[in-house]
Amino acid sequence: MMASRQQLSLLGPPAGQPLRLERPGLVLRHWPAWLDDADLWLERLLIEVPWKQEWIVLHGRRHPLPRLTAAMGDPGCHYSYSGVANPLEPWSSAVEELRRRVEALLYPRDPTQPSDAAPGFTNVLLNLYRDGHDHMGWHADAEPSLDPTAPIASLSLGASRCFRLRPRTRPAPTPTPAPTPNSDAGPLGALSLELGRGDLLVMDPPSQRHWQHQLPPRRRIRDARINLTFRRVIPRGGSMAE
Ligand SMILES: O=C(O)CCC(=O)C(=O)O
Ligand SMILES: [Fe+2]
Repeated sequence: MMASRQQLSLLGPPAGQPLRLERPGLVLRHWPAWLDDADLWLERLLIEVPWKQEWIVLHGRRHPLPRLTAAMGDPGCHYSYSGVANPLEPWSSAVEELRRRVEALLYPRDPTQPSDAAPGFTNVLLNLYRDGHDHMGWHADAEPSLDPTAPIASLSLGASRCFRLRPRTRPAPTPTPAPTPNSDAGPLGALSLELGRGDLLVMDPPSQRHWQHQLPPRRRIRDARINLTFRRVIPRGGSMAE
């Protein structure tokens, strides 16, 4: 007897393939526990990354961001958001190695092409959520400096946290789609994913144009979490080579 659609989705994707989650305007690929030795990478990044407390100005008052941050990137590939200008650091050795691994998955190289022919990531924003009080509010990663045709790859280490998404505009009323095994559909088409240690989540275009995301506080969580979002920033004063 043939398995039903529901049974098939509970079996999960074939080994090495991501879970796919699609809604109108949203395309996500999720590789649970993708990175081996995620706890060792967490320890390494806690030490190696120059974590900073940045500030944001809201209604004329300065507030500390509810997390520590750092940014690394290629020369000229600076990324700023909401008036927060994270100083651009050169790639550290651990973060460079993680970039290489994520690019090898998402942009497998054609051995017949020169090694610099494939596009890749030029910037990473790193967030350190010291415990469940640290969080990030609703936003989309849609700054003009980002290449809108590139995916954003988000790698999670440390404590498992809830990641929420919601449409940027109210969707037309449609029947609520059935939840997939790793997500819960909420009101107005909002979705929640649990991002655990070593998980890789890729947000493909045009997701940032139509959806926002957030990392809500989870006050009972005592452990730290690090998230790295690899992005393709267009170098200042130039356009990306294909
Ligand atoms: O911590 C996360 O999972 C989300 C990070 C994020 O959305 C960002 O850095 O823009
Ligand atoms: Fe984001």
